[in-house]
Amino acid sequence: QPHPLFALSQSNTPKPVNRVLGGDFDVNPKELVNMLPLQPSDRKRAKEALARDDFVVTLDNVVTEEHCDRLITFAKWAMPSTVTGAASNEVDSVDGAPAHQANLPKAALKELLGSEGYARLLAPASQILGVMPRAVSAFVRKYSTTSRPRLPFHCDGCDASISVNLVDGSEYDGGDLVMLSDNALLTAPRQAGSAAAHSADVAHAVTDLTRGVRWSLVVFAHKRRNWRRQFSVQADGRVVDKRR
Ligand SMILES: O=C(O)CCC(=O)C(=O)O
Ligand SMILES: [Fe+2]
Repeated sequence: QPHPLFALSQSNTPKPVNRVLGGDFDVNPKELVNMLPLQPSDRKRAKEALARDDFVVTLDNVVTEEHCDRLITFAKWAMPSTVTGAASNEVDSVDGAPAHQANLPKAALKELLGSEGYARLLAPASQILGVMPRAVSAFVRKYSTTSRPRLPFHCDGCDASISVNLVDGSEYDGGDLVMLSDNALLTAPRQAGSAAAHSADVAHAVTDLTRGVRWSLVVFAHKRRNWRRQFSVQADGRVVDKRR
């Protein structure tokens, strides 16, 4: 069984949104964006991003199969606990449930992919941003029925995000990366090594995974080099790192 916080998050999600996260994509995207549990500022971003036709780029063969396997091997080593998803007790800022992710320093990612592979990975983000990102952070994330089965809809706190599917879609059911843009609910390609890059404003989610394991490489790209110093003070006094 996954961590009880996932059931809590699901019970706090509006029914029509749970239907989409359950894999039923027959929904009016304009109605969906209004039902998502988002902060007002993020809903505004998400609505504007829904109308844009230049905020999502999908590509096949961005990462080789060999590199996909090496990224999964790294993450398995870095993520020994199947309960919390990590040696650490890191929780995800989207739903407060265990993150099930292994952070990968930029230098290690570059080393692993080679400079050509790294440039191929970053290219769609540059296309969306119109400039080369000046700061990048990355992690490998695990989805399974017993670890993290879904990631609810959210906007990211960076400028553009890239998600690479590390496992072929035939090996798992559900677990689709869905994105609200181009006036539609778009789904990312499912081939191993394929990628979807999107503006951080695009509301996106990973739908319930019901069989197998999906690993993804997630890259947050920032226009500003000093993005880490962008903290925000919440209404309740908490200081949050605006990674998302
Ligand atoms: O795992 C994915 O493909 C997407 C993850 C994501 O949206 C995030 O971590 O912010
Ligand atoms: Fe995200």
